[in-house]
Amino acid sequence: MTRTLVSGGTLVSTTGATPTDVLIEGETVTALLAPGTGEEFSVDTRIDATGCYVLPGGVDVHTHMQMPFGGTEASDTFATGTRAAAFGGTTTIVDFAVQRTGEVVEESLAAWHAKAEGNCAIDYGFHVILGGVDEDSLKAMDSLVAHEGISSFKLFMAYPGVFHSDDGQILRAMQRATDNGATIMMHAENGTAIDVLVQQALAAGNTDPVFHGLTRPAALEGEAVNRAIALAEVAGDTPLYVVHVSSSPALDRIASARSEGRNVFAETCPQYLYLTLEDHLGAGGPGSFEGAKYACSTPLRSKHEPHARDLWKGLRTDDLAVVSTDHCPFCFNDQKQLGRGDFSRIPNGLGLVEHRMDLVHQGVVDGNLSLQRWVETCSTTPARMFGMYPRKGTVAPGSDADIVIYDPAATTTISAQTHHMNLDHSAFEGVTLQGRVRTVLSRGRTVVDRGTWSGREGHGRYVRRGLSQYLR
Ligand SMILES: NC(=O)NCCC(=O)O
Ligand SMILES: [Zn+2]
Ligand SMILES: [Zn+2]
Repeated sequence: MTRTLVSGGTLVSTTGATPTDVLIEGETVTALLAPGTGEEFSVDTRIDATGCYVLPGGVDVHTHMQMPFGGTEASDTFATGTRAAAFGGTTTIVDFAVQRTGEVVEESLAAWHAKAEGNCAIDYGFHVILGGVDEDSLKAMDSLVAHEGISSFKLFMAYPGVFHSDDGQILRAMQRATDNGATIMMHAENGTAIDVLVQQALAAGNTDPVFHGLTRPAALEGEAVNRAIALAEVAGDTPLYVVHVSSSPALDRIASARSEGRNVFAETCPQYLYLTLEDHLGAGGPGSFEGAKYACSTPLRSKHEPHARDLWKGLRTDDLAVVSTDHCPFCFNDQKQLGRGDFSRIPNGLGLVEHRMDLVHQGVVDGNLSLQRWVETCSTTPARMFGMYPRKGTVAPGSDADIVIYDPAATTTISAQTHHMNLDHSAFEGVTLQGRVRTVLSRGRTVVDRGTWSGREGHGRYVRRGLSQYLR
């Protein structure tokens, strides 16, 4: 079994930052050692982490590799997307297997396994999107939890006619989850009301990308979050995890439920912390299509309201427990063009799987978040929330040796010319961030070192997940 020693670095965890050497045997961390004491061990490889942070590999629990959506398919495959993730310091993703109405859940899951197996550069798990809640899919939930390592199911209050579930369906799925222990992930936007606003905007000739955001007001995110929380309460305090929270009204309702001790959890994504409706979705002004690059749902919010400030605060207080990316990339030169002349046809999604660790680290540099919270929101809590801890989300004896060596003194400049995602543009083009991923280990194997790839397609293994380890 090969032995690797990571020495000279500062181990960052949820509890602090301490100079520590890390001993790895094979795929597993076997010891944390006082600085310098690791030199006594005979090892095959020594990695000098002097001046760097050593942290558990990032865990991104919201990605959509090659997902069919909006008349096309997300442009990253499991091969390209997981490689890009690794370049950015993420060593585990949890993607979504999609059951569409009428499909057999187990068959949908098998189809997603077939897409991923043998192609991933890092470890991966699946949630299941339930596009059709009926007797069969409800039964399938039980067997997926018990036998397939799937412990979370995503439902949509948005996208009528595509993924939308009505309140009765949501309640039934939540009741089932209360019984089998699963977490319900919720895309919380009032889709039927949004559809009315969309039709009205188009009828008035308002077709630019900015209307994607203007027809999805924050109040309709807040309303849907409120309804989801009420339904989860009625269903018996089902663990509820609200995805891609983008606005203050949504966060307020989450915070209020949490203050009552409810099993309500939430994530936000980097785009909502940095990008805005006016400057990005509205880029180029009237008549411009540039903003299509930034069309995602929930949408970017107005810079004239304190959404981003509130989201950072939510991350500090744990009302937002996780930062994920909702990585769902579509190329501008062809895929996003589907919505030219009709914003409602722009494929929804941004490609960010490569930049989450750096973008949240910038929040540490800017004083918005502590170093420990960076690791907690990007690695430890997502691993716990979705039943992968302590195998993932920590550097400790017995855990998988998924490790990032991060240089806080270096910088990263984001560009489509240099990123590794299969995407012809970047939402953060030209932005320079403080901090840089130097070396990434996935289960003990160095996959990235100083920008050079040494990983392998198929190295990534399926992670069978347990129930949430983050309940209140
Ligand atoms: N979020 C988004 O715009 N695209 C991906 C699908 C989803 O998460 O709703
Ligand atoms: Zn969603
Ligand atoms: Zn998503």
